[in-house]
Amino acid sequence: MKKIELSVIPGDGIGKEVVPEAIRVLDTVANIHGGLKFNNIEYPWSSQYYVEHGKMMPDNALDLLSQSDAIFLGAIGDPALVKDHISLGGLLLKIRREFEQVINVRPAKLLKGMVSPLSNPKDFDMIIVRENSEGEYSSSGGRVHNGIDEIVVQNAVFTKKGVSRVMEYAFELARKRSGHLTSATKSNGIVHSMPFWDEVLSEISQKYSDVQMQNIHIDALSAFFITKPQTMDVVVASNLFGDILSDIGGAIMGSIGIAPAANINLNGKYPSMFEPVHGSAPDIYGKGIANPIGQIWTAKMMLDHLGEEELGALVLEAIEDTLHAGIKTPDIGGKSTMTEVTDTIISNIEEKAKSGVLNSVTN
Ligand SMILES: NC(=O)C1=CN([C@@H]2O[C@H](COP(=O)(O)OP(=O)(O)OC[C@H]3O[C@@H](n4cnc5c(N)ncnc54)[C@H](O)[C@@H]3O)[C@@H](O)[C@H]2O)C=CC1
Ligand SMILES: CC(=O)C(=O)O
Ligand SMILES: [K+]
Ligand SMILES: [Mn+2]
Repeated sequence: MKKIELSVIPGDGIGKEVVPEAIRVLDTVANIHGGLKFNNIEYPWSSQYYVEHGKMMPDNALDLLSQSDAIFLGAIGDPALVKDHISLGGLLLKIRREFEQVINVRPAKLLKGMVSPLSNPKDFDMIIVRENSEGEYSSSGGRVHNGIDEIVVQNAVFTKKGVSRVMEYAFELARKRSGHLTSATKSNGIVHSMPFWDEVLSEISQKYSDVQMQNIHIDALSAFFITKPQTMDVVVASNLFGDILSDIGGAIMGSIGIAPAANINLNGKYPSMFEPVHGSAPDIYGKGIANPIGQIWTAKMMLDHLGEEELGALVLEAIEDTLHAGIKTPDIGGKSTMTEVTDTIISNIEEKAKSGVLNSVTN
């Protein structure tokens, strides 16, 4: 029996709704497999936890999490209770940094059965590779003086190690896919870090002469995500640019509620963390209409990461069949509830398994 020790942090808002839905899907595929089991430990760390304890997580949180094979997270943020920079900084960003989850992989592709807000979306299929440990998400800086004299400095930190690492990862991925890499720059306006970004890109590209590479300013690239997303394959970007591009990626798929993500630890010292692109969506929390697909597709990425690609493929097929049948939450034009969508995904998985799709894994 392959046992996966899974740390589960539902977090805030709809994280608390969609995480249990994705866990139902994980348990379904584990049952079908027969030789796989998830041992889940759930942690209540959240903005509510902060209100009660004065911190987002207990002092031994990272020790506890480090025991697990993977971390499955919903979303963090409840601005009515805790300021966002405190809540995200004390949990999400802390785990990403301390566990050296230096790459954030965020696919965006047109799923069967989805309607894109683009009138002619073509068949796009891209992966955003976001630098996840430094860049614009930095605690370096400060505030001095008060009132009209107040001065604020927010530094962006780019290291040779960090930038080279994310580019190597992206080039390798591009080589495995179509052999095409797009980089997001802004060296015409950000005069230190982005020319450096361009230089490292050019240096690393020497090793990958088989990969076709283009380097586009983030403003134009954002527009191209709308006008010609089918021309993108692997897109490498700094922390903030990758963050924004991945919400655009979600939007052109039809909703950020379906966009998945994986925070990858490359050196094997700590677990990786799987959480969808979207946040805690306070505007729809408690209504039972959150789209569970972002969290479930994220579970598929986790299955792939754990070496269960066949189960991962099964989950994505079941998602697409569900969409194709019109079982959709309101954010993508449907009338179904979150639970109905998950139930349909699960019955699609079970049906496919019955019809023998999974012979090779159930043996
Ligand atoms: N990784 C994380 O944990 C993230 C946390 N946040 C936090 O989440 C809170 C809300 O942030 P927002 O900027 O509003 O971003 P958001 O992603 O939570 O929501 C943006 C819009 O998308 C909709 N939406 C998001 N996920 C959905 C889903 N699964 N199904 C249907 N609709 C969905 C929401 O209803 C809202 O209209 C804030 O506290 C923010 O800091 C935001 C982004 C990422
Ligand atoms: C914080 C946030 O929006 C993200 O990491 O995607
Ligand atoms: K999230
Ligand atoms: Mn984001």
